[in-house]
Amino acid sequence: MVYSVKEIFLTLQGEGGQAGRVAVFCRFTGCNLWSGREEDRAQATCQFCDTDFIGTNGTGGGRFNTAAALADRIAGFWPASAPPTPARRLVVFTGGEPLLQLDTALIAAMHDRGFSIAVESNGTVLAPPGIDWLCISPKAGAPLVQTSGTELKLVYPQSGLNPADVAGLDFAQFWLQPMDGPAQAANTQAAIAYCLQTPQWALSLQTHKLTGIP
Ligand SMILES: C[S@@+](CC[C@H](N)C(=O)[O-])C[C@H]1O[C@@H](n2cnc3c(N)ncnc32)[C@H](O)[C@@H]1O
Ligand SMILES: Nc1nc2[nH]cc(C(=O)O)c2c(=O)[nH]1
Ligand code: SF4
Ligand SMILES: [Mg+2]
Repeated sequence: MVYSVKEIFLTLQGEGGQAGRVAVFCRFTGCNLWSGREEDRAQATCQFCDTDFIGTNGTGGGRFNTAAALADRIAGFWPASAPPTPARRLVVFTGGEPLLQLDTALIAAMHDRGFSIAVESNGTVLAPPGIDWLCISPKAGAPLVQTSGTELKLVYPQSGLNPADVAGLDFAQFWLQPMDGPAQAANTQAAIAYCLQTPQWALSLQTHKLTGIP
């Protein structure tokens, strides 16, 4: 398996139930719901994406021929000064769509290096076994195949996909994340109003954008 990676960076998880945790982010190239090209956005299944996932030209990006090579590169981003801790190190695989590339060999290689594995996925691809924290963010108009996980994080609002449509799925946490874009402020108020009426749902803010970190 050749892994195609846009970028790798150390930051704080900004979203969902692990917000605030230090993590190495590995952003894979490519997605099955949008080409990533602005001229294709209006025709894409997923039209609100906030991310550049084209190519391998970001910090730490590249093509990796083996799981061990990619795992070594990811592990190299963990702060060297950190003593061995009881809490495991954390990697977040995202993209693009990470489940197009993440396989059991890479999962095993990260576990061997002392990492817990979190994944951010659109849920259109079945997850391999061994993921420690699975975040699924369903998209209107896309088939939802992976219907269980740790947290369900719905970008809100989406026409054609309401929170009630996915509220019965097998997740431990349910988050509404206001859609960033021109209507971000109104979307935030709408998400707050929905949570106040439907406390199964909690508000996920993209805290990295608020603080100006990657
Ligand atoms: C860029 S996606 C990559 C992972 C995967 N393809 C997915 O969609 O879950 C990472 C997270 O950002 C969310 N996201 C993307 N664009 C957003 C936007 N404009 N506003 C809020 N969240 C957004 C996604 O729903 C997902 O939870
Ligand atoms: N800090 C930070 N947290 C994040 N959580 C999910 C992200 C993503 O793009 O998948 C993301 C991201 O891009 N940055
Ligand atoms: S599914 Fe995820 S990566 Fe793909 S276009 Fe949508 S938000 Fe972006
Ligand atoms: Mg992001």
